[in-house]
Amino acid sequence: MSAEDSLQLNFFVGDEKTTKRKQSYSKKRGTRIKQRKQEKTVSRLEKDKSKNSQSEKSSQITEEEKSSESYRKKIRDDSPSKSSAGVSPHLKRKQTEDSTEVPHKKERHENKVFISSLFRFNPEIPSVERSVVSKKTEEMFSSKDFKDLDLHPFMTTNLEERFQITQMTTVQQRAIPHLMSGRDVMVKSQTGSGKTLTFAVPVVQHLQSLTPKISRMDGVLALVIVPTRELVIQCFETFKRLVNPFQWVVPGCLMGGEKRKSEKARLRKGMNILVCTPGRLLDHIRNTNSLSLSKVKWLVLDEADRLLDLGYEKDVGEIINALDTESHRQTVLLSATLSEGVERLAGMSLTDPLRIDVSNAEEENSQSNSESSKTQKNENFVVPEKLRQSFVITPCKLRLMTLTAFILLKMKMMTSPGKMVVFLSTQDSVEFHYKLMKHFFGGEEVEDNPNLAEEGDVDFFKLHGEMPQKERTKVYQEFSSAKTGVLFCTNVASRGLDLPDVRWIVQYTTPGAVQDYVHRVGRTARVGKQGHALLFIMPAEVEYLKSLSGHGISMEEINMADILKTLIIAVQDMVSDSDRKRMPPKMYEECATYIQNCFENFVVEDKEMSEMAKKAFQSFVRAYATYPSDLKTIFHVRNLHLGHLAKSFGLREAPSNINDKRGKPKTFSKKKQSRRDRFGSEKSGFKTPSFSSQAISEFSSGLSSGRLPKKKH
Ligand SMILES: Nc1ncnc2c1ncn2[C@@H]1O[C@H](COP(=O)(O)OP(=O)(O)OP(=O)(O)O)[C@@H](O)[C@H]1O
Repeated sequence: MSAEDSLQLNFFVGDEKTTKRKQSYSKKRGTRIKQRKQEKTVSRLEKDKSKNSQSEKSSQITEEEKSSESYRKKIRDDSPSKSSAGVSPHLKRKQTEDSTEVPHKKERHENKVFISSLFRFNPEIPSVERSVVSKKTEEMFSSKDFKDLDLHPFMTTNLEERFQITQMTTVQQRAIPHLMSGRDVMVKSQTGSGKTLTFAVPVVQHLQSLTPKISRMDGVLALVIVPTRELVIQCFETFKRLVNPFQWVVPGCLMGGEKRKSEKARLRKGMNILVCTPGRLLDHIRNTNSLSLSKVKWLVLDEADRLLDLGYEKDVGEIINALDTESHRQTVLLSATLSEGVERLAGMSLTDPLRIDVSNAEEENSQSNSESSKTQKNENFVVPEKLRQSFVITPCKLRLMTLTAFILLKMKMMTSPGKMVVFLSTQDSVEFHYKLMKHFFGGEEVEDNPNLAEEGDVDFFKLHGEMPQKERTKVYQEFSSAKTGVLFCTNVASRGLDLPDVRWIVQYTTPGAVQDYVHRVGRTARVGKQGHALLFIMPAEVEYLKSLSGHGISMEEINMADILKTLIIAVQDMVSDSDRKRMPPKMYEECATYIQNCFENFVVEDKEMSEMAKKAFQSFVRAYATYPSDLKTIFHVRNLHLGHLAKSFGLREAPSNINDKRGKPKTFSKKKQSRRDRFGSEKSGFKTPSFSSQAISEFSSGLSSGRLPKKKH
């Protein structure tokens, strides 16, 4: 844990560093009053500290903090919910059967609508025992340098100068010599271990060495197929840098969302290394005469299992059939997770392949009968050694507040905040959370001049498959080069993306397949760097943790209350003057309620936001219904409390009202309403699309308009 991370919770107790930070935080807004209020809040909290009980749960934020006196003080200070002792008198008066009950909002704030308490009627947070996990590990770096390979000297100099790379990673050391000797290889190696250079270096080494020298008019000699457009860009960029000393080798790319006409023109000019998504390539194979694949000497299928997940198996088969079977061709399949389907793909496209699994010391021929050559159901996956994984159990109603608190904790209350990627289940959900967070914490937009952005504001980004390609590329590039910020995204960013210096991966919705979990968390802790991951789960979903630990994934629990306490500081920025004059919220339950109200007011008052929230809610439910059948017992729509879920989208109406076109709330008997809350209404429009249609639209190609049919890229 960095020193900076350990700052986070000390923030509440008023040590010297904390006080300074709080002061500057407030100054940024130019609100001296707020600062005084904060100081008051802290001192009030300090007065109460000895009376409160200590939080029982461990918190991963926190090993260091737990050992520090200030942390222990904080836990005591900020845990009024555990006991009525220490609760300030005005709250004590209000407490009834539920010690976490907060005063009626009408008394404290100026809300016109009654809003049920965030902290009442939530399912209990189950205690989760830490299971013993047998972890698989992989050594990241080898003892060999690129210089030890028989590469062109310009290649090694280029790697040193442009990539700042001399030493090979283990996967590179094990696979590159075989690839240079002409073998077909299947490679399995952890995320962020340098698989791109594992195939790119031998491809460029080979093409630059051909005599007579190749020219762009020789056409496509190496074909690299990847599942998403961002990966096309990333891989193409790597090739561009790699061929720099060998200008006669020309890389190019094709991907959905780009203009076909300009792609055709580029194909006519000729390119030797072609990086593409399968759908768009197939489109050109069918419709572009100038594209010839008859000379292809290298076929690379990166993220091979993903290519199959997306239903591309038939497309990839068609592409392989379009290649000339007579000429010798080398094929490489790579992924951090190789599924059973990949074996089929291997059978289709590889000749006498070598299987390299970096977690196994031995290389194997694919025909080997050994157990490790078969994909096992309970296979242990390897995650980066320096990745610290954690989970937080959050009742549905409190999800939005916990996410908000976590973002603010990591982005506003750190001296150097770093970058965070938040995975959500649907595009609508990305749109909603992006707009909401930007509105409250993103500050004013200052066109083309980020330097004018107010200090303390958070930079938010969004990425999903329905965005226009231009915007997708812009966001990908901006977030890549940003020093700090939060990217809200769907699974479209889960595979292969090498976004520098991402410190936190937050999975706000569980990914389903464990493979997806592994790829998502793999966007951090790359090439031996430190990284953190946080998984949100609801109380009814805790069984999922067993499923993860069954695959060798070990996690620590972060206490939700510890995260929510961030709001005590954050709320200072949000309270209106009138609320400040009365009594500012000062315990985390109050603060969460206050901020939730602010969000709900915004959703109610802003028509566009209101629509977005409804769409996000509906799409969440639809996506929830598409978990694979083996996880249905854990993630079943009927386990969702739709009323609580609505709150997590800032909606006050019961979900049964959401699709009421007349906009008038429908009223139902209590019993009926509760049933509708749990099961939804048949008329509510929560139709369950198939898993594949969800996934495909996420990775849409942009070739067709509107919602995309199957398999286009
Ligand atoms: N030998 C090396 N030494 C240091 N950095 C390296 C080395 N090889 C590659 N890298 C860098 O490591 C980062 C991750 O590489 P890459 O994206 O190829 O990983 P990957 O194994 O394909 O990950 P994923 O499975 O997530 O797609 C890149 O920034 C790359 O430049």
